[in-house]
Amino acid sequence: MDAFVSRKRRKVSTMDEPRHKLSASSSNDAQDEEGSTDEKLAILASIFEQVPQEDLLEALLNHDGFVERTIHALLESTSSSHSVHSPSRRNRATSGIQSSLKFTTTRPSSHSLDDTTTPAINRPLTKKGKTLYLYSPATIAANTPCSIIHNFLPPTLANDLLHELLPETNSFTSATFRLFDNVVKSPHTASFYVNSLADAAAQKSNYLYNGSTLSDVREILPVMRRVSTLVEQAVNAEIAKRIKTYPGGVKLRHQPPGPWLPNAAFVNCYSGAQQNVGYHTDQLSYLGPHPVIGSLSLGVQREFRIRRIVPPPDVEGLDPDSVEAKKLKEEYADAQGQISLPLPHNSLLVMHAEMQETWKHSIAPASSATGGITPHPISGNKRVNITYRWYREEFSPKYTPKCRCGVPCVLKSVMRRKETLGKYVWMCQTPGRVGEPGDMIGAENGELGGRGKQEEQKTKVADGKGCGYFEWAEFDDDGVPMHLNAERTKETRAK
Ligand SMILES: O=C(O)CCC(=O)C(=O)O
Ligand SMILES: [Fe+2]
Repeated sequence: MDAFVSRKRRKVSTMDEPRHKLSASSSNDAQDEEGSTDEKLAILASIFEQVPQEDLLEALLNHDGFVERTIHALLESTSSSHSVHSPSRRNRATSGIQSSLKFTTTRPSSHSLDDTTTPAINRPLTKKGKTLYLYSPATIAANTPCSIIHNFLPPTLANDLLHELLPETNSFTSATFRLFDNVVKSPHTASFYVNSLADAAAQKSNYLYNGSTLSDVREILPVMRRVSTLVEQAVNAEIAKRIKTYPGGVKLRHQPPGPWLPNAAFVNCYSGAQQNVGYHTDQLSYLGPHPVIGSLSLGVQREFRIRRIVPPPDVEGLDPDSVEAKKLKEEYADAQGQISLPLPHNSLLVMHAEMQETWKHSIAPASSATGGITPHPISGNKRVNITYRWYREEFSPKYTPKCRCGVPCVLKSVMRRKETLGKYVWMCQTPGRVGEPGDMIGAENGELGGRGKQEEQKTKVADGKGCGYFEWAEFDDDGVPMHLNAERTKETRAK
């Protein structure tokens, strides 16, 4: 954000009600209520979507950092002849306000996002080369495949959970992801938790991530388990709200008809401002298509960045320096956009059904130019994140098609070719040989899934040759693989 980089910011007052307090549930947390300048700007940006961020900063400073007053002034400027700045800027502000009036500050609670909300991803809000900062739950739900609940847990429970996890994080190791043919280390650490020791043993022997099994699988801890039940209820309620906004309003494609049932969790730790995770999609192999993920943030607030997956333009045969090629590349960057969602302590972000197939996500490094990080009273410079997941029985490796190496395939969605976008493939865990659809790999950082031993960042840890196997993956409306349906039908007939 230019304003953050180029301007020295005055410490702004937090005496009025921060916007997120107005929209929070009754369980407030003193830490979250304080509201940094970044948060206040994010709030303003989510309401006045088309007002340039430097103008929002100016307006905030002109009103001594009081968010409410700034909002009123900006609203007034649209109904009177007084401009915020110049007339041309006022015009821009007006259209932003008009288009976002449905997200005014009167919404009483993040839990009360009504059922008439426009379905997600209604129109691209992102602008050339700019990051769009969204904060309010309603704006996030209306413009991304995510929803967010601020102040999710009772504050003491959130703190207990953080106290439970912090000692664990000391023995976490670097997460790994696939970058084209190689498995590389992410600059953050993580561990994997499942519901029982029996599940942990099964994970360690049967489940492959980027070609290897995990050595560090732990049994879920008592507070994490309690919180899992609350996450389960909240995520199911969020799914129900979201379904109502879709045409038909009954069930999402590839989703089982029953409730979402978390039974595993990756816990991530980001120690200090620089630890991050690059743009990626989460591995679908054991979750199935259109998975839902409940992601709880604790400790230091960090920025969650997302952008759309858009097949790259076909510039073959074009001179890379030609006007046409440059235009195509620019259009590609604009179409991906970049949206940033601040994730404060004790916020639950739900990544909904279409997220992993159509958007990439990341945790950005917090540069000192944008204010770095604010230490948390319990965790210091650490952010701890729990991603609750549902490992569906139908996607357990015993049912997964095997490649010619004899191991269960990985499930990927096609992202890089317009013609096959939206399809899925089962493919060899280790790409790299003739016939492998290398362009299926999801992101700069590929797909995050495996966890390895602590080593230097981005060290290559595996580049074995794969067999190149792949087959199209098909599912019924509930997301059950067709090959499993066929087997089940055979079994039923044999009985
Ligand atoms: O830390 C976060 O919020 C995101 C973590 C993540 O992307 C993952 O575990 O796959
Ligand atoms: Fe992820």
